[in-house]
Amino acid sequence: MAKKDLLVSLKNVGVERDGKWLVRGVDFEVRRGEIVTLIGPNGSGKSTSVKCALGVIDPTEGQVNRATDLVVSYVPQKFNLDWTLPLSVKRLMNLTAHHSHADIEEALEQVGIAHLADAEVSHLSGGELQRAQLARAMLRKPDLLVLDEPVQGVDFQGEVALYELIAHMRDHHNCGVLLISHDLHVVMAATDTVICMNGHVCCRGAPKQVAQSAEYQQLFGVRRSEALAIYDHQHDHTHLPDGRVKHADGTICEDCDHSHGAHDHKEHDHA
Ligand SMILES: Nc1ncnc2c1ncn2[C@@H]1O[C@H](COP(=O)(O)OP(=O)(O)OP(=O)(O)O)[C@@H](O)[C@H]1O
Repeated sequence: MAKKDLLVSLKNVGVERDGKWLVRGVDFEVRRGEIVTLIGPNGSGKSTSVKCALGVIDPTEGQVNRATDLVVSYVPQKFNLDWTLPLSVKRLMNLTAHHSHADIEEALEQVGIAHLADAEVSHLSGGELQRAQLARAMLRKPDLLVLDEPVQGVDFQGEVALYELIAHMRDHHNCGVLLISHDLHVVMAATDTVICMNGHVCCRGAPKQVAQSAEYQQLFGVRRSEALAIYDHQHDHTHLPDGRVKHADGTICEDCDHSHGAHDHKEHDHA
């Protein structure tokens, strides 16, 4: 796999635990310069798929390929920190690796919190903390940046700004980005591919430019609406009440995949 091109790919990946498939039939890839977003409800297998992509867990079936010497920065969903310990933003940057003062300054500058270098991490707002984590992730100069729910604890405006920032990081560092979000409605316009999960890959596609609806533009402003995209959530199949699946071409099968009869959908529903 050429490092400059394909960073990671999953082919028909499945993870089984205690006789139950947590995810199955997961296929996606992330290339340098590309932003791929996994969306889906809680428990739909987004984190499990990302763990496979990163090699944290081995898939029970299927294949995962990573570029040689791939440098990954992972920003987790939860930031476990002892909030009683004094820790400045600057020190947070050097918590697990040593970076020069100049590099730290530049990283904080890039995420717009250079003025908070000496601030206590426990005093940061949700958005500022996300930016600090992003700065810390970028200091590793990753080929692949992985962000789990990057907008948690951030208000809508902050969310838009954070997505814009992630796209900027992608452009500036020419890395690939893998995002996890449970939000089905708001994904950034810069996302190249949205993978919608529900125990398997339901559907995928490029997010459309935000709906040109007057209400939306009124609510978020034209600039905001330009920065956002609504993923047009069209499934290519419908789950019938009796458990069978009707495909877009009208054929009715026992499962979602025309060509893949072994897929078991009893573990989840598509409501
Ligand atoms: N090691 C494990 N053993 C058994 N079940 C697990 C294990 N890890 C995850 N699961 C289950 O697998 C399912 C998928 O979990 P996963 O964390 O991948 O979902 P997710 O889409 O990332 O969810 P969320 O949006 O809530 O973070 C869940 O039902 C979870 O309880």
